[in-house]
Amino acid sequence: MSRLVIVHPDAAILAEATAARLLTRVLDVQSERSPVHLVLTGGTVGIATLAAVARNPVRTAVDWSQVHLWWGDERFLPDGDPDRNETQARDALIDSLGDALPAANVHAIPALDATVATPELSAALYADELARWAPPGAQAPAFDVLLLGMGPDGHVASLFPGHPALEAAGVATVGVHASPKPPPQRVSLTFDALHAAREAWVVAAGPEKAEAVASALSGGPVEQTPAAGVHGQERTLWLLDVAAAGTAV
Ligand SMILES: O=C(O)[C@H](O)[C@@H](O)[C@H](O)[C@H](O)COP(=O)(O)O
Repeated sequence: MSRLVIVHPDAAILAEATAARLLTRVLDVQSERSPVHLVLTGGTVGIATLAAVARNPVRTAVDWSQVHLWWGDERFLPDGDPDRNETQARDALIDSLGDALPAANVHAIPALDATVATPELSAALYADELARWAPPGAQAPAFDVLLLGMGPDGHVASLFPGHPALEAAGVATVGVHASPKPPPQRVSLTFDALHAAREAWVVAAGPEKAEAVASALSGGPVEQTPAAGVHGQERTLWLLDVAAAGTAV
């Protein structure tokens, strides 16, 4: 398992470069196997990356009928809420792909509604969907690319420092309460599921991320900097802008 740290001049170029890298990686994977499983992330850079994919002409070279989209976490809100990561991903990219991307290939984390009233039930339903696409004996597909944003506190997905969700084991998903980043109720992949990824890409921009980046890259304790626990089976990429890289790189 290798690790690469790549620094770009600013957040805008980071998003464009990550989009280009993602499209190229999907094309490479599609030359070898199908389907391709991608995990999307919320957050500023995560969504900007999806918007950059939507603008990139290379997107038309991808066979989207063989691409499955998942989420690393979700804000536990009603369907269509503008704060849901799914809503923002649909606005940024998915809707622009139209029929090229079958609706069945978009595996959204279940939204809050009359029948899914708790993050735990949503997490259980999402775990069932992950399992349906998992290889024998696994809880989730071997994600080809797992995109993760990172908060200033080093959280990834909705795995926050000191939170019980960090300890979830033997399960692929977990309900999250009292999230320090609003909204308070979320659903997240666990580290077990994150570690199923062939490639894990952490994307971070801005000076407020520099301390957490330095802690994660130096192998800081995961309970204090959850991003330190991110490892792809084959490769881990840290895709940063100069401000987030700080003096760590
Ligand atoms: O639901 C979420 O909020 C995200 O999944 C979260 O993990 C996000 O990626 C980080 O908080 C970074 O967000 P920014 O890039 O906006 O700082």
